[in-house]
Amino acid sequence: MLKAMINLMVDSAKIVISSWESKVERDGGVSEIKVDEDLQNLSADVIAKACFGSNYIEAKEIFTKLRDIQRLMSTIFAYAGIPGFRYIPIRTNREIWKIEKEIDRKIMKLIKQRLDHGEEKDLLQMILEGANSYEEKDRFTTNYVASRERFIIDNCKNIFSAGHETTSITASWCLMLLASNQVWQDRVRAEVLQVCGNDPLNATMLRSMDTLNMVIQETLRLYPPSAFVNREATEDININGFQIPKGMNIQIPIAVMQQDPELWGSDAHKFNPERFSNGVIRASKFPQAYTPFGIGPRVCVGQHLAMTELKVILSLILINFQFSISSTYCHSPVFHMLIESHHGVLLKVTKI
Ligand code: HEM
Repeated sequence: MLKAMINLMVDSAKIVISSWESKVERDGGVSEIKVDEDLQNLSADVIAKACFGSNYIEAKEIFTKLRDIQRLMSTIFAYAGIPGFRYIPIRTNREIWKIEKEIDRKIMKLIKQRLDHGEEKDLLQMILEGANSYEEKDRFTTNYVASRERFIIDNCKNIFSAGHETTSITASWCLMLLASNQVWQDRVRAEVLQVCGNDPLNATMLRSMDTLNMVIQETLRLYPPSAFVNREATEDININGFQIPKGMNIQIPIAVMQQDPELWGSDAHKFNPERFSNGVIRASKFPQAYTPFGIGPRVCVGQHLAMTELKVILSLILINFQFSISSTYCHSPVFHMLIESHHGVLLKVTKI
């Protein structure tokens, strides 16, 4: 399955590479490229294919709708902690509910197609199989058919929303950081060339790209796409005399924690992938200070897929292009549920 995933990632990445190549050629050897949208489409392509196999074109329409929901939710994020707020029929909530119903309908249509046309080797198949054991566990509940359907729909939506923009935004920030740090860009490119030569990418090669790994880890430290991890206290807790009552929602600010000089040293705000050279555990005072994928039993289930995808995309870009920051780039990290670039990442790109 991993081999098939890597191949589909390479195929999707090649579409972006060849469109950038054509653009550079048309522009006479140097182009200004805003990379965000291309990377977002690339990542949508990968997760849609990984999740819905041959039905990925319909699946991509679902992405667009989920993105609309994300945008709407970010406008009311400040009220998210108010109990019951999401049930109040204000305009934004009504729009969200409408889109949610459309998404549910579309996902159900895809599931029906799959059940009618037979198995494929993708995440949807795994979710459907998971739903079978879920059904058995819930056999005695009165509404198990409805809950099984919800289980499938919610899992599809979770994977879509959790696995799509997180990865493309990380790739954008990573290119921005490498464009601003030519020494690291050259170093990672040299590693990729040395590991791959002219051979097609495979899992063993990706595993041996230590410098690229460090660069991605440092990107996720400085620009973790998920700014917070949320938890609800299931019982009264006392942490160093600080009382947290049962039922309280807690937001753990990943982005703040990962740049705290007390935990990371005086260069906490600087791009220095070297800090990860002895692994995550030795990079800061406490290993828990680094949590771009969350922590504990609810840690990101897609982290290995994400790291694989990032390595595939970035290594292919690095061996094909040299890039620097455009003189018109405006640094504008902004919080829209995820930490992304408001004006986009604009690079000056030449073909190698
Ligand atoms: C760079 C990319 C990614 C980042 C930074 C990221 C980050 C996160 C974070 C912070 C959480 C919350 C964890 C917690 O509460 O402790 C999470 C959860 C999750 N992620 Fe990711 N993620 C990424 C990519 C992906 C991908 C590619 C997938 C799917 C294929 C995925 C699927 C999920 C799912 C399903 C959850 C919910 C897990 C649960 O609640 O049990 N993520 N992710």
